Amino acid sequence: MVLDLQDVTLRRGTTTILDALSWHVAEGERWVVLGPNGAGKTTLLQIASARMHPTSGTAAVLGSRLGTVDLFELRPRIGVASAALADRILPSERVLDVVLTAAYGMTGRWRERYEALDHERARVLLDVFGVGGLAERTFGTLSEGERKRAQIARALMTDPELLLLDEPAAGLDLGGREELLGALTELARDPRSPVMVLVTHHVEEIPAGFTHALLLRGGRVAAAGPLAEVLTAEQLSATFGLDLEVVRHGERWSARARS
Ligand SMILES: Nc1ncnc2c1ncn2[C@@H]1O[C@H](COP(=O)(O)OP(=O)(O)OP(=O)(O)O)[C@@H](O)[C@H]1O
Repeated sequence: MVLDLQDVTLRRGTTTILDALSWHVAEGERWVVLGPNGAGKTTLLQIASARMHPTSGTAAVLGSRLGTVDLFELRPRIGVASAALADRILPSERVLDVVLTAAYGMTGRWRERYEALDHERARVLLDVFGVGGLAERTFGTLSEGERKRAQIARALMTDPELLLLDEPAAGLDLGGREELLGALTELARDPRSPVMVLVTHHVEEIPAGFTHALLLRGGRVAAAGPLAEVLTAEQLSATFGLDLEVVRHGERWSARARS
């Protein structure tokens, strides 16, 4: 089991952010996590990335129960791309270094020494995401879409077993979104890829090749399972609190309010 969460509750002060949540993610699966603002999606990813511990319940990540494992050994096995992480990257950082420094779990180049192989891998990953030509530019000069791609390349640098993407398509224009989804589809369909968990607000942003969905509402699981079983009008309507029409187009999805 890649993620094994059992009755996970997370409280901050008097707020219950996650409420007795159980969720199991197995090898080979690609999950999307959907839910309205404040549902607890980002917090759930913090637990999945071993950045936060549950207040109660148990969370095991890549076979290790949080609280009993050396986090510095566990974290390189998990690739993360999120707005919070992007905020920590200096605009003056060279794009190649943005990817390279992931090998040390750092943002910002200091005095670490990298092998030629690391450089090679960082360049290949930037190429795979279509931003190989920008390796020598500084992060601050990239467009939003280019930054997202560089971040995913960074998240893959350590060859992780688990890849967590928090709203990778947020802020992208239509072309940028579709290109990114194309790259994520290739990744999702490749059996050598890590287990993937992608958080989004929009069913339109689910890449083809994804297999499972978790719907969150108010810190609780509203539904979880194979995509086609979970992404029903009834379940999405209940999760988002409005009457939705959901349409499947092959392996892509769309949703809108019923008129
Ligand atoms: N440290 C904290 N103390 C109190 N409340 C918090 C704390 N961190 C998060 N919250 C609250 O927990 C809830 C869940 O937050 P989280 O960021 O996980 O939601 P989300 O589903 O990712 O939301 P969004 O879609 O808006 O990004 C929110 O209501 C948030 O205000």
